[in-house]
Amino acid sequence: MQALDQMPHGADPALAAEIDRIAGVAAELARRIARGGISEHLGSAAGTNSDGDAQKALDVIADAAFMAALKGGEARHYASEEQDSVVTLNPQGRFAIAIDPLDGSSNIDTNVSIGTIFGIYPAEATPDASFLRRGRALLAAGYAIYGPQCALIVTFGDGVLKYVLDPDTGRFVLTGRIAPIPAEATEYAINASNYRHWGAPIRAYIDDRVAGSEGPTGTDFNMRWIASLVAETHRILGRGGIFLYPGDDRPGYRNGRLRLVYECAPIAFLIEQAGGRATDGRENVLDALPDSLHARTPFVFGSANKVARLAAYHDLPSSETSALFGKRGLFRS
Ligand SMILES: O=P(O)(O)OC[C@H]1O[C@](O)(COP(=O)(O)O)[C@@H](O)[C@@H]1O
Ligand SMILES: [Mg+2]
Ligand SMILES: [Mg+2]
Repeated sequence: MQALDQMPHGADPALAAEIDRIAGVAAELARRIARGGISEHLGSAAGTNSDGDAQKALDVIADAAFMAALKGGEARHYASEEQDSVVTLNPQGRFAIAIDPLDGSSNIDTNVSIGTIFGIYPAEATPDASFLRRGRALLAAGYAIYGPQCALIVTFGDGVLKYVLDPDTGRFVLTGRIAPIPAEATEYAINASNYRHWGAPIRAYIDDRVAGSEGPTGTDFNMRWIASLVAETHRILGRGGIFLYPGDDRPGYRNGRLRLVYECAPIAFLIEQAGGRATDGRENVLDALPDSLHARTPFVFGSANKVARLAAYHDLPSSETSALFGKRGLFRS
């Protein structure tokens, strides 16, 4: 049975069929997640992936389910967060699929939104040629969000489509196109517990938002941190604002936490298609060349004007970015 009630108009039918396979798995995962704890414990520990991340049962289940479903189609290469290296599925297939099978794993057992992120490239002869390339080469990208509602958000490079899962039929219903990301927004998302590890431009940017109407922006802001990239993306697509996961000075976090190939490039493609901007703080993420499958990148995305403003903080002289800190120093005894 087709998982999408309507195939996207004008899209390459073979590409749309791959999205339909992904949608079929997403619908089944949504069903299993809704029943979590009844007959299986999806949040229990299940080992460690190649990057040293602790895996949950659902990470492993989701990875196996996507790999099995994509095997029967046009996927030649499969690059997953949960696999050390690229897996060849159909040697004759036309596509290379990068996937974060389960994003936001730390939220599985807290009943907070989690998701799946995917990007589809034309398959090249080798795995490296297929995936170690700029995100600009993506043919399609999207995510499924498993939340109070399960939705599938997808782009084929001509705007962004939204499907909603009808739990009664197990099919995704096309509900329309996503409107351009609003420019006016006062929400920012960052894991503020890492403040002391950030560089001066990020600290200064956040200091100015925390200062709110008493600071240089003259505006009060609100902070969000869901710790699920898909959920933050979903909110920003609807309401605007900015998300930041910068590099920091913790061991292993020089380029932040998020992975370029199967997390940031697909989200960046969606965000640009919705009129927003996605950078590493300064440069567009879709122009970044990954040097390895699991490479990380600092990641900033959201309303185009907000992301541009953050970039400007990197060009301020250090006397400016440390100004507020200096002032605070006066109050220290
Ligand atoms: O726990 P932190 O450092 O705030 O990181 C949260 C980030 O890590 C992630 O959970 C990483 O994704 P995975 O769960 O796929 O490893 C993102 O969804 C989220 O934005
Ligand atoms: Mg992830
Ligand atoms: Mg993951």
